[in-house]
Amino acid sequence: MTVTLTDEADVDTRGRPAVSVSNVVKRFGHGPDAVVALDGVDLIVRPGEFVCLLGASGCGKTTLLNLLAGLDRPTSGTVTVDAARPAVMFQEPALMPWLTARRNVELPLRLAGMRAAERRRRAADLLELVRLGGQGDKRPHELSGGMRQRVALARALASTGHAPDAAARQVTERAAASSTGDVAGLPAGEAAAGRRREPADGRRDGVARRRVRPAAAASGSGEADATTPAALHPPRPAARPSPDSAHRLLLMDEPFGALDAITRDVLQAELLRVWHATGTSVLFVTHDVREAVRLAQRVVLLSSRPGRVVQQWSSDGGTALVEEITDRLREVISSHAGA
Ligand SMILES: Nc1ncnc2c1ncn2[C@@H]1O[C@H](COP(=O)(O)OP(=O)(O)OP(=O)(O)O)[C@@H](O)[C@H]1O
Repeated sequence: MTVTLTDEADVDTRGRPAVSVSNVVKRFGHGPDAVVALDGVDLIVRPGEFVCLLGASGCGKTTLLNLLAGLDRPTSGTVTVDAARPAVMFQEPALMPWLTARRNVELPLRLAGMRAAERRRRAADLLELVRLGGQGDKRPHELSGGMRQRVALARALASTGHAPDAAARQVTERAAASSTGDVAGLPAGEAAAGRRREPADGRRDGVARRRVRPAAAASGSGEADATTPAALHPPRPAARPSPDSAHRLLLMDEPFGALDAITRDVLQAELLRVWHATGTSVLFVTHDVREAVRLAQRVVLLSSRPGRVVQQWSSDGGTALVEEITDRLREVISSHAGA
């Protein structure tokens, strides 16, 4: 079943969004040479939700991710992130070559001031979670490209403050023991039921809610024609989070783009398993429609530059949806080419 999300009245208001982007405009430079990368973007990611942001090259996907990561500021509009420390993962794993895999994962924990014994334990758990339990003492050059991205994923989870809890470990262990289903690790009964996690309704102590204000006064140029994020009726099973995972956010910018097709396929499955085990909110940027449909609960399509949300779909992972979105993407690209 494919559900196209277009109606503001459907917005699920339960729980505070993990990400809220409202009428965001991002312009680089000034005057006639200015590049308008984003023009009136509205987007919501709910706690524990997996959203893929899809669009043609240059439509502003990375720009939007940078705003969410706090690496840049919008020209106008509002960006609100309900996470203590959003973690960002890029196409390149960007590991420290002189550190072992374990020490790379420990790095954000060390920077956060965690004691040595505790960070060693957490790093070991996280490496186990990404199935690199026996590889912690290897340096990046001793690992394959896919393994390096797994280390980068473990490090990203560490920097969100994630520590696999008992429930997450159980799911991971079940995943290791079972190879059935599209989403390994979810008990078959739960996967079949497509059970949906209720959004968190409370705020965890110490969790910052970052609201990014524009660098300059609002220009008023952002047209409010974006499709407003709407209700999610996922036919796909939702994540099984630990109690405070609602405040963890992973921002992923084409993390598997540089990998070969087979490794990419394996890592997509691994990412779904880890998402199910941790319940972390994920915003994943890609230009690959198949990847978006496979991974996401919701696929959000941006127009060609300047980027704005043109359509959203609840994803069932099916090929019919791949075709529907590909057709729409073609339309979007050709309408831009003719503009
Ligand atoms: N710092 C900058 N200064 C000037 N222009 C920029 C800057 N960063 C991005 N842009 C421009 O903004 C537009 C959007 O860029 P962005 O990298 O966000 O696109 P993208 O959708 O991520 O592209 P791709 O899929 O190819 O990575 C592009 O036209 C780009 O040239």
